[in-house]
Amino acid sequence: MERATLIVNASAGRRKALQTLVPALMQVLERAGVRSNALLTTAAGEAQSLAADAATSGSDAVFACGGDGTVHEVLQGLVGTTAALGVVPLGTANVFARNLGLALDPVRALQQQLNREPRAISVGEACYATSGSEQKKFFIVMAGAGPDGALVYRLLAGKRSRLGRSAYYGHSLRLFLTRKFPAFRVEYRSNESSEWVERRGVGVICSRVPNLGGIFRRLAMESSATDNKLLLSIVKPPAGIGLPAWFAFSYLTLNAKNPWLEQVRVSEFRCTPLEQNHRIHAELDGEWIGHLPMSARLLPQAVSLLMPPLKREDIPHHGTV
Ligand SMILES: Nc1ncnc2c1ncn2[C@@H]1O[C@H](COP(=O)(O)OP(=O)(O)OP(=O)(O)O)[C@@H](O)[C@H]1O
Repeated sequence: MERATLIVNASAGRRKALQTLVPALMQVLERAGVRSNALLTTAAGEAQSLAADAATSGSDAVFACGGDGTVHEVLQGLVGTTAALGVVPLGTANVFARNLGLALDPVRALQQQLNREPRAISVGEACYATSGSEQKKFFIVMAGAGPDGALVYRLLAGKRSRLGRSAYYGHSLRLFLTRKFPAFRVEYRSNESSEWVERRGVGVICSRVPNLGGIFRRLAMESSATDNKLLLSIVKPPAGIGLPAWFAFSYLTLNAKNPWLEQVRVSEFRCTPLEQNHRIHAELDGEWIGHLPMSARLLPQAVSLLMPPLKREDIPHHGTV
């Protein structure tokens, strides 16, 4: 690595002393002989263009300094470029950083990645519409619809950063007790030439990481960023049984035995409401994107990620990220 850019989301997580942290991060890079620059975002969404510009102007690595939302934005700017994605955890949940085995101390996490190698990984590509216009976005942690979409929508209005991860749990419980989750249509196929299979679900997640963190950590443990398929978890109706059963069975690591859950590895899937007035929330990497319909597919070898050197015994399909 010769040149690196740090893209810093000052609004991520709890308040941090960025005036001392950013120079400390740059010092780590410079001591390792890496020319660096740091850019602070001034608005939501800006990290995407900053990352794309950094990649085209010669950065070998672009570090998303923030939480999963910042990683998500930086990813949008890096897909299709040769610059490697790195992560400095400054967010609330930091799910992606945890799955990469990074320390939650930002300086330590950056030091760890200096010894890593860029390796191409596949990411999800989701299509949906906002205000009538088609949108396409990549995801690297997860895509979801139903309860988790409603959760991130609820968190948008709250003070998630100040309350930390406990906000996620409180809102999850409140949502479950107070909201109805109508069933929607879920269609998937395992490869481009196979038939579409149609199901009903009250919730869907497609996770690219095995550990979704905290109380969600066992919901999709079979996932992996190196998987060449998307692992789709479909929670069957009714929500009053399917959702608690999902938590209970996954807590006992018995997902495969849960009759209200279907887990299937697919190449693409699409979710559509059964009735026009059903507003079913959807999210990508913990960022609210609007309502169904949404479709998603796997984009092979889409981005370079700084990963630990491969060991002999590493099996691409089953390792953590
Ligand atoms: N300068 C900024 N001002 C306001 N919002 C910003 C700015 N830069 C980025 N954002 C937005 O901040 C939001 C939260 O960022 P991020 O997800 O990285 O932190 P977090 O929510 O604390 O962490 P996590 O997602 O890991 O729980 C993102 O939606 C991003 O678009």
